[in-house]
This record gives sequence, structure tokens and C-alpha cells, in this order.
Amino acid sequence: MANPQHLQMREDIEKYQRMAGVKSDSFRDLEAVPHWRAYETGVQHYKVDEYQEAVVKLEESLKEALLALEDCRALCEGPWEDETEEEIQPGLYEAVAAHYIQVLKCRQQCVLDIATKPGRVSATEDFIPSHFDLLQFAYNQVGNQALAAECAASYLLFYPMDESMLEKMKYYQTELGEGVSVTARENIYHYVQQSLKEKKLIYYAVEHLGGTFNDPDLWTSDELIPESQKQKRREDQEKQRLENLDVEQPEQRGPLFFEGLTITQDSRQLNGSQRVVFDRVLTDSECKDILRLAKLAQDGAVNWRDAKLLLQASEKSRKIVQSYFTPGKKLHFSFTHLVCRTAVEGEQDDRMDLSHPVHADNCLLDPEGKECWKEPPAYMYRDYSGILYLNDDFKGGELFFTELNAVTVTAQVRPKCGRLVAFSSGGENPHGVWAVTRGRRCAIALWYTLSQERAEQERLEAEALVKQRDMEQEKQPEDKQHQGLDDSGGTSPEPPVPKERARSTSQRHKLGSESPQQPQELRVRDEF
Ligand SMILES: O=C(O)CCC(=O)C(=O)O
Ligand SMILES: [Fe+2]
Repeated sequence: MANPQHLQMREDIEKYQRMAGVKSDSFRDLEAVPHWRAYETGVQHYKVDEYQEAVVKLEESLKEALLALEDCRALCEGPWEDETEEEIQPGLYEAVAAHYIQVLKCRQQCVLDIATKPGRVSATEDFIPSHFDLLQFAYNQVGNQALAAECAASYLLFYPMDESMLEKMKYYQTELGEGVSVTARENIYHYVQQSLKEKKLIYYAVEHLGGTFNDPDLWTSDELIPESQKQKRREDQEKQRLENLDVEQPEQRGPLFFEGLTITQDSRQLNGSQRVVFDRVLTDSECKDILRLAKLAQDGAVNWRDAKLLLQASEKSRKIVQSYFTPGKKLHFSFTHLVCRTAVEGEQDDRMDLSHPVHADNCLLDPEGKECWKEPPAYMYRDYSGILYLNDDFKGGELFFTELNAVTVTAQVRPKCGRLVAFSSGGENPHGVWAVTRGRRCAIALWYTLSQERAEQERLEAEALVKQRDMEQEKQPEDKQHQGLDDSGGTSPEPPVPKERARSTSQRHKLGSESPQQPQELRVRDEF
């Protein structure tokens, strides 16, 4: 459950299911926690308009979550175990204050604990308040306005100025009649009051005694936060807002600067959003040259001119993606990768397996939860993906897009020389590759980021190297220049290509298997 992408485990479960005597309730998720199970079921009912069932499950989830919260908070009362402070010998009052603040911070963090799905690392935002938003709507749908109003009032305890909820509240009050008093749930009132008191103390301590506090709640009112902390919080929120803006921009198309380039399919034709197929990005002879590079790199010898061509081809793709999706900021390379997949020997008929399992490029796909988790080890900073294909003399190996469930295929793209498929890298674009059943399929896989800090350093170095070499060649006499251009290894300076051998063992690309810290320029490798 926590690793829904784990193909081996999925296969094993299917195998067990086929065994005699094994029933569906023989499978138990030992990591499951009651409130998460209820929450997910509740949200699923809600999404398909089954409000009666949604109400039951969401109430259960809320009750269980509050119990889990209390358990977690109680565990904060233990002895103080801060090894980093061991050296310092504080006075009694300082020690008491430090201990108490630590307990308070620990209690506050419990919200994150319960809002984090087992097996995940990032918490669902506004986990408790969102229950009331869902519940007020669901109760209204099943005709229980009194409870809908109570839930709306409970939500307003967290966000008293929320305009849309205030509107709803007015509506419920009118429906119920002015004489009927509507109050929030008492336990939620206490929960909010207590949490606010704790926050007040913590912020006081941060301001006067130092330290930091990462408030886990989004609903904390501004008045409570000291000026010094507010600034930081504002900056964080602004950064977050800008990041979201970048990726969630509506599709608006900029001009394409390259002659001959065609848009073969857009998002509508590919049944999704932020997807596109371009053709004629490369000519046949350019594909051939880069393919030769794939072959040579395998043998540890790389032609300088082909390496430069690869850099140019990927830069051209970057410009195309940038101008097509117009994300409002410069796109930087985050990873460049020349990859070939070769058919395995033997029986190929009716193969239904995948050369690359369904995944999203910047988040961890959770087909059961119909979500995509932006958390490590996913490459969260990847914003756009591009795959520039180099050949079509193979069988199988189509790229396909699916819905979030990872099984409903929404579009398929057949690779060919000069075809560039580009798409936003998030959960809106799960994709995979069918098995290559004959021949060898080569492509340049490219990922782009809007974050300058995440730009691929090796690529910048390689570009600088090319520039430097070009300048040196300009200075050289004519005859020597030609020699340099046609040079395939030998006397020329080292091209920016690793001389490692492509791996020859059967291997599948696994999301998160490459270390983001050590990207290598122009990686060349074989997959099967
Ligand atoms: O080769 C392809 O068509 C897609 C590869 C891919 O999705 C990836 O490497 O993340
Ligand atoms: Fe991918």
C-alpha cells in the first residue's frame, strides 16, 4: 500500500491471489492506520457523489485522527533528550523553559504526524480543517443542514475570515431559521484554543529566547506571529505561490522559432493536459550522427562533433519546450540522458510487459490513492520532460500516457527520428514505455527545471567547454580547423562525455534510482 509502484510486490500479490484458499481479506496492511483508511474511503465516496457513505467515513476518520493526535501529543511528555545541547549547562529556569518549549513544539508537530499517509513523508495540508469543509458539503447534500452548519462553524474556527464559508454559513442559517443557534463542535473549539495557546508560547520563546518554529498549520492567524517570524513566513509562502504559479499556468502557446518544425499532436489530441508532440526537430542525418555517438560511447570513444551535436539538439529541444509552454521563467536543464533500450532475445509474441513502468517524472505515483506525491526520492524540481527520439527501426517501445490510476491508457506515441514529445512532469502526465520486442530504441531524455539552483552543473561546464573549443578553433589556421572537426577521438581534447561503458546487464530504469547529486553530462546507457 505504501509503495504502490513496486512492480515486483504487485506481481507477487497477484500470484498469491491465484493460490487456492487465498481470499481478499487474507491480505492485511500492517502499516494501515484507522483514520487514513477511513479518510481515503471517505474521499473516494465524496468524489463519486456518494455523500451518505462519505459522511460516515469522514466522521470516522475525524474521530480516529483526533484520538491518534492525542496519543502522539501524550508521547511528547517524555524526558528531554537533546544531545546537541549536552555541552551547555543551563541554569534551572533555562532548563525548565527549554524543556517545556520542546514539549510544546513536539505537540504541535503531531498534526503533521497524523496528516501523513503511512509510507509517505509529506503531510496532507489542512488535514483536520479539510474534514469540515468536506463534511459541511456532504451533510448539505444529504439534507442535514443542522450538521452542515455545525461543520461550517467548526471550519470557521480555523479560518474565521474565509469568505466562501461565511457565505455558506449565512445560507445554512437562513435555511434553518434565524432562531436556531449554530455552534461549532466543542471538541474542535478546545482543540483550536489549545493549539493557539501553545503557538503563542512557542512564538514568545522564539522571539525572546531564540530558536525556530516551523508552524505546521496554515490557519495560524497573522496576529499571533511575531513580526520577525512573519517576514520569513511571508517569504516562504510567496516562494511557494510562485512555484505553484509556474507549474499551474493555463496552457498558453508561444511562437515556435524553428523552421520546418511541426506540431503533430497537442494536449487535446493526446487526451490530457500540457502534452505535445513535435516532428522534424532533427534531420535524418542528425539522428544518424547521434546514434553513432550512442554506439561509440559504448566503446568508450566519442567523436567531438557528435557530442556537440547532442548538446545542440538538446538545447534546441529546450528552446522549443520553453517557447511552447511559456512557463514565464527560463527553463534550465536538470538532466540530459541518451538512452537506448534493446529487445531481449526469445519469444516476443503477445508481450504485455513494459520497458519502463508507468510513472510520473517529478512525483511518486500512487494509483490506489489517485495521487502523486511530491516528495523524495522523486525529482520534485523537474518541471517539464522532453524525449527526443532518434530512430524507428525497432518493434514495440511506444510511449504511452495513462490516467492517474496508471492503467487507463489515454494516448500513445510511436517514436521516430526527430520526434520530440514534451509534457509537464507532474501527476497530470503518468507515462510508461511498452517493451521493445525487436531491435534497439534510442532517445535523448531531457528534464527541465524552472529553478536555477537546480540547473545541471555538468551541462553548463560542457557548454563552456564547447564554447572554448570553438573559440580556439576560430583562432587556428583553416587546414587545422577541418582536421579538428573531423576528428573522431584521437588527438582532439577530451569531449565532455564519460568514458564509462554502457551497462550491459539487463536493467530497468527505476524512478529515484539515479542520484540527483551526481548527474553526469551526456549519459549514455542501454536499457532492456
Ligand atoms: O523513453 C521514453 O519514451 C520515456 C522515458 C521516460 O519516461 C523516462 O525516462 O522518465
Ligand atoms: Fe518519464
